[in-house]
Amino acid sequence: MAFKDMQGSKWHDQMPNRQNTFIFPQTEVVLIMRRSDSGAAERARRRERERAGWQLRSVREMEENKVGRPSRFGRVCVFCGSSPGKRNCYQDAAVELGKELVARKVGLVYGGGSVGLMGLVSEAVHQGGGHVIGIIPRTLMCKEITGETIGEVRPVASMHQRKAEMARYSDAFIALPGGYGTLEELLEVITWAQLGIHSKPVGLLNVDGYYDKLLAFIDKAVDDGFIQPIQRRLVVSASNAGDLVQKLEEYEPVQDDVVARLRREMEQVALHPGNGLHEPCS
Ligand SMILES: CC(C)=CCNc1ncnc2c1ncn2[C@@H]1O[C@H](COP(=O)(O)O)[C@@H](O)[C@H]1O
Repeated sequence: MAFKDMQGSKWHDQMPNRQNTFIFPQTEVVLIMRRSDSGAAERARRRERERAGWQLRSVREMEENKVGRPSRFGRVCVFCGSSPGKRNCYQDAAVELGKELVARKVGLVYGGGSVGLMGLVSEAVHQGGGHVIGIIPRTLMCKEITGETIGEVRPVASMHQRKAEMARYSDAFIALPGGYGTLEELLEVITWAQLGIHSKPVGLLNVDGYYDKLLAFIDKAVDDGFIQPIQRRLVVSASNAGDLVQKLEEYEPVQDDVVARLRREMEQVALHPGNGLHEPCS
C-alpha cells in the first residue's frame, strides 16, 4: 500500500490519517491515497466529500491521467464583469478559463448570478461537471438583477461579507476583464496579500491586453516608490487561462519581513484579542 501527496511527488508507506486521506488545511484539498480503495463504502465517502467541495483523487486515477492535470488548488475565486464586454474575446476567455478549471478539477467560487462574464465562467465549470459556489448578497438575489445562480448558492448579508467569504473559500484568485466591481475585488485581495492577511496567489487574465494599462500603472507605482519592488510579484498575469493557472500553481508567496511581522502580529491579536492593538510600530 502506498500514499502519494497532491503534487504526486512524495510517497509514504503509512496511512496519512485514519480516513485514508491527506488533508491540506489551507486549501481544504483532500486526496484519497489507498491504492486498493474500491467498493461502495469508499464511493459513498467520496460522494459525500465531493458534495462538500473537496477534491478526491486516487493514485490510480492520477497515474492513468483520468482526472486531467492535477492542481494544488481546491477552489479558485474568479472576479469578472457582470457585463459580457463588447468583444467576443472576453466571452471566449471566460469559457476557456472555466474549462481550464474543470480540466484541473478545480472548483469555482464566484459572485453568483448568470449575468455577463460571471454567467459564462460559472456555466462552463458547471457544465463540465465542476463544483461551483456562488456567494451572493441577499439584496442581489432577485433573479431580475443577477439571473439564475447555478451550483451551490451561499447567501450572505452584505457585499463586505461576500468578499470575505469568497476569499475564505478559495485558494487563489483570478480576475477576468470587468469594471469597477472587478477592480475593487481584485485590488482588495492584492492589498490583503501585501498586508500578509493571506498568501494566496492573485492572477490577472490579461485578455488581448485588457489589463496592460493597469499593469503599467503598477509598474509606475513601483518606479515612483508607492509599491515595494518585492510586492510587484504579488500580481501574476498571462494572456490565456492555461498559462495563467500554471503560473499560479508555481507561485511562491512573497517573503517579506514586514509582511511576516504583520502576520505574526495579526495572529497574536486573533489569539489574544486586545493585545498589540495600540502598540507603536518598531
Ligand atoms: C445592481 C446590479 C447592476 C447588478 C448586476 N448584477 C450583479 N450580480 C451579481 N454580482 C454583481 C453584479 N454586479 C456586480 N457584481 C459584483 O461585482 C463584480 C463585477 O462588477 P463589474 O461588472 O466588474 O463592475 C462581480 O464579481 C460581482 O461580485
